[in-house]
Amino acid sequence: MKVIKKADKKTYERSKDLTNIVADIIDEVRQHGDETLIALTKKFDGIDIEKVKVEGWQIEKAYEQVSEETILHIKFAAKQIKYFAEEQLKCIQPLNLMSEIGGLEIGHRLIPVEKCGCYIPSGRYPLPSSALMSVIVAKVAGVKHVAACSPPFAGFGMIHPTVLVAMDIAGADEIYCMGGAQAIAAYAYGTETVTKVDLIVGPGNKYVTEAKRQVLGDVGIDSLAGPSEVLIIADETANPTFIAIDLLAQAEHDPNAKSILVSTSEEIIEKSMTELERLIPTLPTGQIAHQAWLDNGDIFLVDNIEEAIKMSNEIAPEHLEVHVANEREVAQKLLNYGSLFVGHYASVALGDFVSGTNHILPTMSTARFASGVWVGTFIKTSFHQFVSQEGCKNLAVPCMHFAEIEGLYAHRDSIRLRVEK
Ligand SMILES: NC(=O)c1ccc[n+]([C@@H]2O[C@H](COP(=O)([O-])OP(=O)(O)OC[C@H]3O[C@@H](n4cnc5c(N)ncnc54)[C@H](O)[C@@H]3O)[C@@H](O)[C@H]2O)c1
Ligand SMILES: [Zn+2]
Repeated sequence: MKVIKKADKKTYERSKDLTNIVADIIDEVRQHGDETLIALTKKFDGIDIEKVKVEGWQIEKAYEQVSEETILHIKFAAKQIKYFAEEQLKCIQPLNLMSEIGGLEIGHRLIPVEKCGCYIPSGRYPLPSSALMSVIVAKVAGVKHVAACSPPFAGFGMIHPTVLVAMDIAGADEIYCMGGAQAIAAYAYGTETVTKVDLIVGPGNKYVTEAKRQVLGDVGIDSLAGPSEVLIIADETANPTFIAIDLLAQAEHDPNAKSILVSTSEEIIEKSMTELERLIPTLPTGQIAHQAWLDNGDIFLVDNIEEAIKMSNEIAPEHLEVHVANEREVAQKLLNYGSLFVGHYASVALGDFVSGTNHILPTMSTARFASGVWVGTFIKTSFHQFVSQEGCKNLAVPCMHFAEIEGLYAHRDSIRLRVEK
């Protein structure tokens, strides 16, 4: 393997300052509730809002500000995401077994969390797709109370109308105009108007992510999202233009976004870089994409496709694209990724918006053990046992033995008193 380009800086680091700033914000929200939410919206977003909760008339007004074409395409994406979530829901089943031991019935139920809060980041552009990805899936999972929030967007004094419409189409039960660490604190502990939730889902900037880390335990979270990443595996059959634009598509998300190219072909690498240079000036986001590529981009020339697979499995990228001849065979051997895009035409953008798979995905190598947001994120697998007198008797001897080994005598006697005549 030969390193052609390697980023030297880390894309995500937690500082003590960040920890302290966020801890203070959380304390403020716990003490002063809505008052803090309104004050911090003024401080960080520069916008005066009267109320945190978004009302029906504000949603109606948002529909008037969004084109019919946009609404049509939001509905298209919503339908795909819902379809995929419904089919995934069918894959997870409750279980109830008559055990081989007489009088013992064991199993699990699938129980959705009761209340969840979705965070939709503000971003440089509105992110209606992010509203669909969390809210729709929560609803399909059976969550009764699904809240959505996002900070106000400059120029509107309110959540961006496109995002508000997407939240409504997705089926949000309550919508709040709030963002940053204070929004996470409000979801975790509740305020006068914000309902306390059981689970918080959705990506955000470093303040949002650090707040999710600090409230974890008092409330559930999906994951701690770092900057977005793509890894592209390419052999000599790959199209350099497709590679270049996909590297830039990832890089344009964020100055910290990371694009990685792993190829078996020196020629493809060279041609892709020529294409990348050519394409940058054609993009309105060219400058940020270029900077992110310069700062965080990596290129590795590998000896063979097996080495590329091994590398990819070690890196465990959020998005993984496969631009090779025997794409299915290679795909089969890839084990660590958030979402996999197989074939020369499978651009990550399709999964970002419309294919139906989720775009809230594990980053920073956490795809080794974590999954993206799906119906299962919102559903608990809760165990049960039904035990008759006979069942208790049949389990008594080994159970009491364990209790004695572990020195738990009330445990032993909770069985003994039931089975002794
Ligand atoms: N992984 C994904 O699926 C995905 C998708 C879209 C966006 N994102 C991420 O979402 C993020 C969007 O970032 P954003 O900042 O535009 O929106 P954001 O909604 O995450 O954060 C905005 C809020 O941050 C708070 N904030 C800003 N400056 C602050 C400061 N100095 N101190 C305390 N709080 C402060 C404010 O409350 C502000 O409203 C990016 O990091 C992007 O990578 C991820
Ligand atoms: Zn993207």
